[in-house]
Amino acid sequence: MIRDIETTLVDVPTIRPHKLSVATMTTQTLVLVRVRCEDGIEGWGEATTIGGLNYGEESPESIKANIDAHIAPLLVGTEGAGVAPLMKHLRKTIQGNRFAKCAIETALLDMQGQRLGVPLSELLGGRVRASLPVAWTLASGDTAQDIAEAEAMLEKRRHRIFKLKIGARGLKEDVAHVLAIKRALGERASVRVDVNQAWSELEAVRGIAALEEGGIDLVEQPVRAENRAALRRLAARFDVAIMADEALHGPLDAFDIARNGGADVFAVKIAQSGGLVPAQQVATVAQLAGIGLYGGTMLEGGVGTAATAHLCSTFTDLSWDTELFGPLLLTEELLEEPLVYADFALRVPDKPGLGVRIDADKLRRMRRQ
Ligand SMILES: O=C(O)C[C@H]1C=CC(=O)O1
Ligand SMILES: [Mn+2]
Repeated sequence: MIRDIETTLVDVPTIRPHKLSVATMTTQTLVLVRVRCEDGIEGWGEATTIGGLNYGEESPESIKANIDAHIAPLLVGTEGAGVAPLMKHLRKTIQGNRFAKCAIETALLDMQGQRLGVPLSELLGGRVRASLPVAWTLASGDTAQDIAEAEAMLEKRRHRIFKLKIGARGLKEDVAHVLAIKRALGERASVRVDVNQAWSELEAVRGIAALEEGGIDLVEQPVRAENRAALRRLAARFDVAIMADEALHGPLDAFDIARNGGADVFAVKIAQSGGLVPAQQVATVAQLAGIGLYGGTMLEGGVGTAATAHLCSTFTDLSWDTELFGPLLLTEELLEEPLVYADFALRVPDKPGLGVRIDADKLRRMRRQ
């Protein structure tokens, strides 16, 4: 039986301003969720978004408020601790709130893994890989600084896949910025862009043509999420991989986009999908449709990143790798032991459940008052 569910907001400064077309981030707010059961086991989940309400329709404050007022009372005191029946009840009773549901499902799976003595990946069918290559996002807004940052990452053997955030500036300026970085890095790195929905279809046609010509490997969500027809036309028109991100809010979107040949690659995000299990369904749809997979992030800290790592470790084909660098963008570590990044990859934790633990003292010191 679930004894209590506690939510905590933590504001963590980023190592540098992180500039996207929808927001410039100088802090990231983590919503940490602790679920405790009567058998003494506790599980952790996490939800993050980007720039308050700039990225999606849930904010850290709304996630906390909705868990506290509506989700926790629904689950606390419920007999039986099976993850599936609890999530079925939650999904049936509460509309929307995918990020909040994801945090809860993560915590329930963390507890179940601990109870059974297996890593969370094994509850999702089992891992086929023990580490995941990780992209880094260059988003300082300055070309020379981005190149220096990329060189440092290559030197440290931390990343050799770089995603550039574009769309805030004019098309020509953005293309020049991206191609300058690609020229500097050459074949030593894969360079990709994320437009975060900023372009019209016509801008996308011009922009993608120039990026493809310049050796860019992938273009993420160039047009509005709602404009699936435009995304489909772009995927059909260009050889360069077109990835759906904001257009994917779970398995039904995945099914619709897959059916219409609407993208070459899916960014699989546990929060956007409404949890780990629906995110796995997104991945299954992609694999059935011959769509490539990429492990996406909402710039989570250690808990959400570990959760996504467990999920991605189960994908038979993960041809576009992952961007699970969230904890590396933050100035503070809330885990007792940080996740391990080495040789351009993140090691998937192998202890029971999530395999990570929150430092309770640190959380107490850092929580928003
Ligand atoms: O993909 C997004 O749109 C969100 C996120 C992922 C990496 C990053 O820098 O921002
Ligand atoms: Mn994206």
